Amino acid sequence: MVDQIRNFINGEYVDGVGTFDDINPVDGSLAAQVHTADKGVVDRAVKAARDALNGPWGSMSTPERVAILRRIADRIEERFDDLLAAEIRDTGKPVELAKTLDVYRASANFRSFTDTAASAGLDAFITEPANGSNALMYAVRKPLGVVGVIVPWNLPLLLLTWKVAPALATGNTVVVKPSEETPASAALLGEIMAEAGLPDGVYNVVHGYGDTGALITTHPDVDGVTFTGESKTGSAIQKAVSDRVLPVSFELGGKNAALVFEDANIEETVAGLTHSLFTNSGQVCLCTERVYIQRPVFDEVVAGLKESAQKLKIGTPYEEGTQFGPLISAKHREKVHGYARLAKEHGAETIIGGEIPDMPEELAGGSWYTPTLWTGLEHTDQVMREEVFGPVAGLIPFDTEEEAVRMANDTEYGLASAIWTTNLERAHRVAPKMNVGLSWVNTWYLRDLRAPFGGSGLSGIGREGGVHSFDFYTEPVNVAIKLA
Ligand SMILES: NC(=O)C1=CN([C@@H]2O[C@H](COP(=O)(O)OP(=O)(O)OC[C@H]3O[C@@H](n4cnc5c(N)ncnc54)[C@H](O)[C@@H]3O)[C@@H](O)[C@H]2O)C=CC1
Ligand SMILES: O=C(O)/C=C/C=C(\O)C(=O)O
Repeated sequence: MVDQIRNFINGEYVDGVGTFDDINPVDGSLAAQVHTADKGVVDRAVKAARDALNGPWGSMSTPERVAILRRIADRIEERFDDLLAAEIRDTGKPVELAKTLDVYRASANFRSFTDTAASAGLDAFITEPANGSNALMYAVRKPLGVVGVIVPWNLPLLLLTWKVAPALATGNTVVVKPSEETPASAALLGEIMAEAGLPDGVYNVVHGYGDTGALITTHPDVDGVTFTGESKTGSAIQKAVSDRVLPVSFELGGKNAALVFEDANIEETVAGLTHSLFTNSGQVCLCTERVYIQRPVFDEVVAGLKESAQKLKIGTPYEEGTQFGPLISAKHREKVHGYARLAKEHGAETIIGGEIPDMPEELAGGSWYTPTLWTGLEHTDQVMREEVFGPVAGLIPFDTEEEAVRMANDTEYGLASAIWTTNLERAHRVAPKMNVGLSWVNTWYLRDLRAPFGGSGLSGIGREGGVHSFDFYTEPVNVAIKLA
């Protein structure tokens, strides 16, 4: 009997209209059948969210809400292994990665935003106009309302909780649509929310493809949309909400650059780059896909990267020492491989990879791909400009700091960059020049959940993290009281 993954509405699992297949990317086997939400199901989810907002959840005090959210974090930790299994079956990622990144972050997200909500103050002013009167002004934050949460497949539980935790911490209710590729952890979270005592209707999940997502973004009773995924989808969502002028928060794609200066510690740089190029098989919006290397150390860095990429252990999630899993789907592998074909046509030299690896027969149906590095591409080449979202990167030499900064910033995206140098002055000079939301120096993906996270241009709208998330999930009401 194949597992059934149902929609979660008003505290209950609910059938959809027909099902679609959830495929395990490790071997192409059927992981589960997923119940599709049509308009009727989405309407029920939005109504449940609205009723919960108008009901007990909406009238709860912050300490009461905080207590429930802390129990959710506890319960996520108690059900860690179940969430881990769900996440791995949907994504095929290595167990160590899923443990230390995905599932770890689910409870960490709840803890961090709960702490922020518990300690948040108010913006307040004593206003003293020239006529000698004075007034007290303070801004209270009201929840946005029913929030549509639409998330992708690369870090399913991490990205979902990164949005749901601050939404709930600020008193909203949510209708979540996980990716059609990775519905399991979002569905299981419904059970966990109920076990933690979250009132029915606060957390709702509907399953389906983009058309189900569009039913949320065009729903007349949704008050805002938060989305992580491809830039083109962000653009479609922006159009969908434009008539109602809904607030949106978007974390979109990237074509992230790394700059390696001749004074970098090469061993540490190669290790750091290996991490930034190949984590989650390159399927993180923050992953590096363009590496600019100062000419005197170009050959050494390329050789170092080739060696470390060769050493990455490709394997199944639970196999001892696996560092590199499959891509999410055969369709996505076709997209990534298409860029490898294009790179070759455009004259690239393939340093390593660019191919579908030979895997044992039982894994031949999986979406495996090799870590891939190219040299010889022009900085302006299509492959160096478009987000591939796979374990691939182009390596390009540069001569001067100005040239490196210019090339790194010559992109429509603006998400993340990493500078590798031992020159502190240079680090301070170059880091703020990067046109990105996240500018790392001698590291990559170093996170503090209170810090602003997000990008500009095609990489997104707004910042999330700590109180920055609260700016999206709340509407301030400025109260002005004349005192004298
Ligand atoms: N963070 C990022 O930068 C990500 C980028 N990608 C890139 O996007 C490509 C496509 O992957 P997808 O999973 O299809 O990403 P996507 O952006 O199409 O999908 C993300 C989520 O949005 C939903 N969605 C799609 N169209 C929608 C619409 N019109 N209205 C509302 N919701 C909609 C999807 O069902 C999914 O839940 C990948 O090949 C990859 O290159 C994928 C995932 C994350
Ligand atoms: O919040 C994080 O740590 C990671 C975010 C990653 C994405 O937004 C992405 O890969 O899409």
